[in-house]
Amino acid sequence: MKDKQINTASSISTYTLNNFPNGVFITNTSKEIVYCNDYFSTELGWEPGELIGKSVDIIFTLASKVFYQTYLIPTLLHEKICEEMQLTMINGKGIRIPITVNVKSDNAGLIYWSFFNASKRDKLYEELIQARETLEQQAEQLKLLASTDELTTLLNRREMKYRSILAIELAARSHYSVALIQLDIDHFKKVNDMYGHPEGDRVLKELGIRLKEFARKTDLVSRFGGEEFLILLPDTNKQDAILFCQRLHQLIGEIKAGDYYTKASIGLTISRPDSIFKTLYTEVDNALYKAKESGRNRTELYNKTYKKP
Ligand SMILES: Nc1nc2c(ncn2[C@@H]2O[C@H](COP(=O)(O)OP(=O)(O)OP(=O)(O)O)[C@@H](O)[C@H]2O)c(=O)[nH]1
Repeated sequence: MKDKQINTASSISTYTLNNFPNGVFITNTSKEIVYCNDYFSTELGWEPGELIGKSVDIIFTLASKVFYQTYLIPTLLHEKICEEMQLTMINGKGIRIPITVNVKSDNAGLIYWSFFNASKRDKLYEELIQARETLEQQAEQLKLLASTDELTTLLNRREMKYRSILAIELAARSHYSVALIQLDIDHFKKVNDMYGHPEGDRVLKELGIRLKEFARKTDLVSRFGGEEFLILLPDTNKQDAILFCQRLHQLIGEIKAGDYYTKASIGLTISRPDSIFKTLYTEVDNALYKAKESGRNRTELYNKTYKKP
């Protein structure tokens, strides 16, 4: 590139500018390129001198041209400088290249551009975004594993306890009651003994799937221990909870274990304004004990006389 091509910016040492590892060019008030350094021919595939006298439009994509008119020019008029703009340039072979640009204008209306090829940085960003998405997915999976029971995919004991405490607190503040239900499959040991452990597992799994389908999204459904399931129904009164338990018996009665249909005993309690999880769990456990003691395959609503020995 010869000094004479610079016209109005003849004081610039072209030798120095041609050795910079980034692009430098100058445009005038008519948007014409009046100077560009060798970076355009060595790195961007333009013929030497090819761009001189051409509109800057030929080296930018449509979006970058719009940006030029609507943001860059007004900013330069106002502030004389514009930094770290992300534009897309088109090289001599028509390939789009992301660039980061700093631009400055002088009083004569010349605009001085310097930019670097940001392809590598964009690739790095993409890799970082990908890595972040993978980490987020893994964190999500870990969270799920930590809060669910592996066999049934219902909430596990720890998560159920945590969410129940919150749900009971919320109910007390909102002046409504929750129903706590403890369900225990009857004579489940016999299922394992007669048909094997895998059949026992299958029954637990099927019950988990059916409970999930049966419950509302706002209900908390968990496998609280071996063949014991704990369910919390928010905003539920005694009548509705009893109805729910009747339907539970029907649902359990449809699940086959070996040659027999499954049955379960259910303990039920309804919260009061001062209820806490620990008390409700003890109540429901006592009610379940009563249900087992009274012949199984039934629901018992907690009452104060029930005490597990
Ligand atoms: N297959 C299978 N069995 C389990 C699992 N967890 C607990 N059990 C079995 O569940 C059975 C529970 O037996 P018990 O506590 O005697 O109760 P039950 O036979 O259901 O009798 P009642 O509750 O009194 O009606 C035991 O045989 C446990 O081995 C599990 O994850 N898979």
